[in-house]
Amino acid sequence: MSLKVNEIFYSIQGESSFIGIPCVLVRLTGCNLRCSYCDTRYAYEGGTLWELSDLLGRIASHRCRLVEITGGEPLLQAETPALIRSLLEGGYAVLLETNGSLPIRGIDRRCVRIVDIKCPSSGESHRNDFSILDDLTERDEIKFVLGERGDYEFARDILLSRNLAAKTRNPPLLSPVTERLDPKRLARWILEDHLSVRLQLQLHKILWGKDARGV
Ligand SMILES: C[S@@+](CC[C@H](N)C(=O)[O-])C[C@H]1O[C@@H](n2cnc3c(N)ncnc32)[C@H](O)[C@@H]1O
Ligand SMILES: Nc1nc2[nH]cc(C(=O)O)c2c(=O)[nH]1
Ligand code: SF4
Ligand SMILES: [Mg+2]
Repeated sequence: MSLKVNEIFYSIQGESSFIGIPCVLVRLTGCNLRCSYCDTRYAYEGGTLWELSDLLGRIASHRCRLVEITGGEPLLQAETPALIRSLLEGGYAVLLETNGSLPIRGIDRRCVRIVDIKCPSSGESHRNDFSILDDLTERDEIKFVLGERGDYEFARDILLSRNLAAKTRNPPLLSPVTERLDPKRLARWILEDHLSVRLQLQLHKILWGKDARGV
């Protein structure tokens, strides 16, 4: 019963509808995708094995009731559902960031599951498993990370054809690839098309710079 962890840190949540709120981030090692823009390639390998009870102790030491499990791809590890359940039972609010290629059915529905639907310029959009969208609850979040206009049109067409804005309480997130797509261009496209979405920039990079680690 152990988890391979790349890093654990306490910071301002930089993404999702929880943006701006202090949060403990647990970054698990390993990923089944290789997105062209990935900013956490250092999490593909390495890391340290943690027993679940030790990991819970380390998380508690940060004195923060909001925890995000990210990666890499957290759903690759067999113990991830148990970690999430233990945190929920300990009274934490729990967020999970996942890449849209793996089933979320085994993850406790009290957890906010943030599902990233990969767009063409990631090079991994063929890995999207759209059947996951049927397992979302209204507290979950849907996200697209956009590198260019073609990605925007891909996301817009999926959002509209599948009526994704109606699936979750929070509007779907559209986030530009940092330093690849100018956020102003994305803002204009969203307004032109009157999309019911949330434009989301990576707040931690605005605060601490795009290459800072452990923030
Ligand atoms: C590092 S991933 C980890 C979770 C999971 N593997 C996934 O892709 O959702 C966390 C989030 O960061 C986003 N991301 C990664 N690199 C980015 C970049 N350069 N600019 C903007 N978002 C990025 C991903 O698309 C994902 O939504
Ligand atoms: N502050 C901060 N917030 C984040 N939200 C999601 C992150 C991620 O890398 O998954 C992240 C991150 O790396 N840092
Ligand atoms: S799925 Fe997430 S961690 Fe994996 S390569 Fe893509 S952005 Fe990086
Ligand atoms: Mg990140």
